[in-house]
Amino acid sequence: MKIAIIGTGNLGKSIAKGLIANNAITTLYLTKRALEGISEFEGYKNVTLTTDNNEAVQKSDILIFAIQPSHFEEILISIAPFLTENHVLISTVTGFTIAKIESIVGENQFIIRAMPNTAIAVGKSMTCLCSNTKGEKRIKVAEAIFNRLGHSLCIPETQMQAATVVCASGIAFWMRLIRATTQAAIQLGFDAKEAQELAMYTSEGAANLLITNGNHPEEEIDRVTTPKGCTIEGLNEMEHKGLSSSLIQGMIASFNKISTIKEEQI
Ligand SMILES: NC(=O)C1=CN([C@@H]2O[C@H](COP(=O)(O)OP(=O)(O)OC[C@H]3O[C@@H](n4cnc5c(N)ncnc54)[C@H](O)[C@@H]3O)[C@@H](O)[C@H]2O)C=CC1
Ligand SMILES: O=C(O)[C@@H]1CCC=N1
Repeated sequence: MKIAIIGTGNLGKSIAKGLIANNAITTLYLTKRALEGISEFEGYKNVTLTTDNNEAVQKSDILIFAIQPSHFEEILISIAPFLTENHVLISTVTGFTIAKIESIVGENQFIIRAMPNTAIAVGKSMTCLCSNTKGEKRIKVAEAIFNRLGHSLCIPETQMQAATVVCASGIAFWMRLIRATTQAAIQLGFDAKEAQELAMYTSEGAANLLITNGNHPEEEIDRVTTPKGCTIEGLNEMEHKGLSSSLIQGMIASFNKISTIKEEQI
């Protein structure tokens, strides 16, 4: 696959690392206004770094846009003359609707919105996908890319804002939970490195139990909570202090914030 990442910042770099590590490219163009920030990709076979978005578009079939919402319109306008009807446009841009993209480049383009997360760098992204009518014919291509780099789910565009919170912002939320667990482990006597090791692998095990067994989390909790034991004591104390409630309220706040981001159309 000939892929270009237009805007190689935090997310774009993560996607590039995942694509390179998984041998998912024939050629890869990485664009950025100042190339110093992506010098780590210099020297990779078939990877080209450039400030020229038009060159990247002309040399690629699949265009992954990973720029800030406020830059997207001007970039689409500037690359539009170089688009052919065979290009597949994949936008990761938060809150920028398919209708808005079509209003700039036209309806006769394969347009897909993808909401991955930074775990794409290690092949573990949860990525949600949707497309315009023409893009339905290429959604399998997007699924193939993102399934190599984790797990994907096709959803209606109306759920993209929620998917942004759960999957993309979700990485930050889970990191904070892992950090809090690490802090507790240090207070309970582990050194910092061991504490993080315990927290990381325990959270990985918890997620894998659900992924592998398909159970509801409460079924797994029931297996751990010995009656009158230490787990239920701790769990109930966390809930008295608002663990579930604060997570839910934080995610709703995050969702509401997206509506205020420039270019948000949904
Ligand atoms: N960071 C994340 O975890 C996620 C971000 N997103 C979305 O992806 C987009 C990018 O997010 P980040 O990577 O965090 O932002 P970022 O600010 O780190 O990256 C954007 C990059 O675009 C480059 N850029 C700006 N104008 C350009 C131009 N004319 N030509 C080429 N490159 C240009 C900037 O130099 C920068 O490196 C945003 O719309 C964000 O909402 C979506 C999912 C996850
Ligand atoms: O925080 C943000 O606005 C972007 C979108 C999801 C992840 N990062």
